Amino acid sequence: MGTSCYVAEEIMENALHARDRVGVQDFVLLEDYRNEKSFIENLKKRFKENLIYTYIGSVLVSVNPYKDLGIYQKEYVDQYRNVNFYELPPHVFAIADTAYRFMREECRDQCILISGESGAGKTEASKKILQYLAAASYHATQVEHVKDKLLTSNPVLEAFGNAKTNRNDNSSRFGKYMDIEFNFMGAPLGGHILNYLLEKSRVVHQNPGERNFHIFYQLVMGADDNLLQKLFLQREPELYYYMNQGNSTTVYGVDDAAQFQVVKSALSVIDFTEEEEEALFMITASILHVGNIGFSEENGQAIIAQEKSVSSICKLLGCPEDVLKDALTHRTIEARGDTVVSPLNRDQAIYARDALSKAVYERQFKWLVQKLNNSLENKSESGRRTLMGLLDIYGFEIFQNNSFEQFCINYCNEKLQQLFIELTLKLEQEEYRREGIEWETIEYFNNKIICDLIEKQHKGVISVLDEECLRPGDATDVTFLDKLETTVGTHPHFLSYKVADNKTKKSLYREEFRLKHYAGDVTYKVEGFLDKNNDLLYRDLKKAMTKSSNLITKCTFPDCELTSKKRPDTVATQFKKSLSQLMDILMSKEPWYIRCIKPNDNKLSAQFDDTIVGHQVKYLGLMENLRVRRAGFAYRRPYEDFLKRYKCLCPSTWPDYQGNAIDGVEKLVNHLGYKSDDYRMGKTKLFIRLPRTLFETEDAFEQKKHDLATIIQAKFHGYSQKKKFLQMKMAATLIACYCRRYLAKKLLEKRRWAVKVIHRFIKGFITRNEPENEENKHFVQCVKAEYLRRLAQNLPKSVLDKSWAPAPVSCRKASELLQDMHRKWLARKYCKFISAESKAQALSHRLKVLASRQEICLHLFVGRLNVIPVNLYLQTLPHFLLNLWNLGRLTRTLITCFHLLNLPCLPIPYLRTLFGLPWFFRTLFLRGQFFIPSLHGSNSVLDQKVVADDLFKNKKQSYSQSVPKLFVENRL
Ligand SMILES: Nc1ncnc2c1ncn2[C@@H]1O[C@H](COP(=O)(O)OP(=O)(O)OP(=O)(O)O)[C@@H](O)[C@H]1O
Repeated sequence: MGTSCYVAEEIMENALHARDRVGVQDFVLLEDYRNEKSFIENLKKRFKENLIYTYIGSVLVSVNPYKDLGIYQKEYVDQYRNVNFYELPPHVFAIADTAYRFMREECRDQCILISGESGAGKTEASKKILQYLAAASYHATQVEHVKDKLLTSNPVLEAFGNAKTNRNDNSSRFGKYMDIEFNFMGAPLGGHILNYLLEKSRVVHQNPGERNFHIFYQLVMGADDNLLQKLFLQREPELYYYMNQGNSTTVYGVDDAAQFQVVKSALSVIDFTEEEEEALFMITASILHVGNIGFSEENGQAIIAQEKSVSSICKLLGCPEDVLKDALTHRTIEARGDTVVSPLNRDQAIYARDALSKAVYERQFKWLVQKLNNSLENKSESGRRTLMGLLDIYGFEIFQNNSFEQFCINYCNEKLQQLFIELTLKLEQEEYRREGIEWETIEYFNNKIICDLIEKQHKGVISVLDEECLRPGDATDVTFLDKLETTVGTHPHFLSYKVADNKTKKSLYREEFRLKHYAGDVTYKVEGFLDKNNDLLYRDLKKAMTKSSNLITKCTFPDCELTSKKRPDTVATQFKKSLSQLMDILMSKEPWYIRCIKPNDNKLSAQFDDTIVGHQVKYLGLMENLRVRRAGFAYRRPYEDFLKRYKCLCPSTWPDYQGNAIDGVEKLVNHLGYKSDDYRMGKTKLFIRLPRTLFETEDAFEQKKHDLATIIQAKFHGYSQKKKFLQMKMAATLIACYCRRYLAKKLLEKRRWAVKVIHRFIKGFITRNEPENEENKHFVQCVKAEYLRRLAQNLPKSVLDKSWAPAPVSCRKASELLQDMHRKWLARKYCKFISAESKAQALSHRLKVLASRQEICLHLFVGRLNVIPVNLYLQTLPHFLLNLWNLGRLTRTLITCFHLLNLPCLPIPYLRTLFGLPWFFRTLFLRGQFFIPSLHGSNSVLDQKVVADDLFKNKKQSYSQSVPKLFVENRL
């Protein structure tokens, strides 16, 4: 077992290396795994060969290729479906497939966390995962619609939430977490999207080379003339202030007009009505018009320069023009019950205008996400559901000028790093300790200290910022910085001009502070922090919006907002709360990581910048991740679970192991041939070092499943056949039962009939001597037939034999007649054999005595009428005539005999002989004698035949053949 296992291991190892065409496809196999350079070198080698994916255990590292590699088509989906993680080269589909299968098989919620800096390929990766899940998950007509919605939600969200930045032409300007809901069969049922911190400042301001959100350009370029006219827009993006600040209204390779059509059709898929669609475009257009409201200033008071724009806005949003105009140039302040209306100067009016645009756009975006969620909501199925989460959130940002937005984004990344540490590093090490597993502690930087610096109650940056925003008096960005220095100035991860040492001071301005993030130092300009955090929209503008008749604005600016006395949370606090909720969501799921890396800052496909990549490797914590992987165990399972799942792989644990689960697992791993270094037995769990070991076990389990399925199938087949057989047997028994019953019935009938026959026979026997009646008729007939049969067998053989079978009473008369007849026949027969000479002598002698012995002559005549020589006729005529009369009497006797015996008719040969006579004799005879008894009186045809045959079997010859022959001979 050991040797073969070792050989198999070798083969597997070789296969793995063979698959690593370039470098290693899993950093765990990297020789010099502590060296960052060799890590980057491996990435670079693979990138140059278009191998953009590499694993660190189960973490996928992806390098943006900036070109289409043709590795996401259907063939790839099919190739990666249901294939173990390490079987094929690393791919985003492999992560998606593994997470999907874990979710289905273990019924545990999963989440895929995609991180990386802007332009690293997070959104693309999340789209590929969605594409994979849609293609590989359960197919049925009812879920195709859900899949369509999930996929089409993307272009809509991208249109309203993405923009061209200097680092990414399609940069997501919001964080997105999407939950996809699956049923127990793995069919998607719906989804839910959570959005985080939309970069709304982009609505009113874009850096050179950048653009506003895509939807503005798509609408202006893609809407048909009618729609444009309705929206009071012109097909020239440069005409609109909110679109032209970056001097980059078009993006190379992007067709905004075509994209607009995609968005329009996507809106219809996600259940947008025409009115909603129109309302959405009206708001978008109105924001462009708001941007074009210019202000002049007179006596410190702002005056609207572009009245036309205001009227367009009012027509589009359906709000009163005067109310909006007033709101744009005045501010109502309520203090201690008094209401004071003060005019705004130009700057304040511009601020109010931009605040209005940002608020309207942000609320519209939130409404859009809500609408998407309504459309994606699973309304059909309840029951067991599992979730697959997809987090595509902004990566770490370090710019030249970093402001409030970068502060929030980097805070979010600190939180995600915390989660990573919690889930992979800290929990892991704590678990080893708990389980008593020998473990080399890995040193890693726990960024909790930075998270605390930012979010700690009363002592964190956000608390200080909120305090400054909410406190009465003249709070400014500078006072905020002062307060910050006072509160967190001594924190090791905080620096500002005031608290920094002389050397560091040189790299800082007075209005800046620096945070030492886990990914690197970032210097933030405090300018705008308070305003952005306050996110103030003057009450007058809110009021104007509540009067809007646009169905979306009406929803997003409810009247209750005006009456509510509660001050809304600041932006930072809202963000902090939503991040904390997000962490809870992610902590409750099994995480999978995709770490995206941008190879260069120029969006070029063939450029791999070691420094840029090195920086990302560092801040993504990949080296620490690798070290933990190498030192730790890839997989752990409570003994009970492991045994339950794989017990079928070992004869001693299958079908049930009676002892301790730990002993069972020990037997199991020994049977599977695990090497001592491959696993560790903890107190409650089994730890497996390399994923490969687990995958081999899983492969064996899959194989066994087939075997078990075959056994189950055979058993089931046997069971169903047995059931069928029993059914057939039952049917056969039933049929046999019916048959037996039928036969028994038949037998009974037969017996009844037999009883009847016997009864009749006995009755017949008792009354046999009585005249024939209904009761004895049958018996007598039988007796007659029997008598005739007996008689036929015992007839006297010679004239000298005087014996005669004794006849029963019913046949007595017939018997006498027959005996007489038979005696005569014997005599005639005897005469037949007398020679001609003897005959002649006897004849002459006889003729002499003929007259006196008339009786004998008659007998002779009866048998031999036709043998008397012709010359004697004349001499004996008188006697002859007399004898002829006697023949008639004989015939009559015979007929009477037949009649008594119930025989059908005269024997034919006899008749034939009779009819051979000259006509006058015949006539004479027939006149007096002709009588044939009816057939109906006979016993049966058979009886008649037997009787006839027996009686006349010897006569046939004599009557039909011998007699004419003799007659002729004698005549001659
Ligand atoms: N796997 C890939 N294959 C081909 N091109 C890719 C891939 N991933 C990313 N790209 C290219 O890189 C661009 C930027 O990718 P993406 O928008 O996904 O980055 P991001 O990390 O989401 O950025 P941001 O945080 O700004 O949204 C894409 O528009 C695409 O052109």
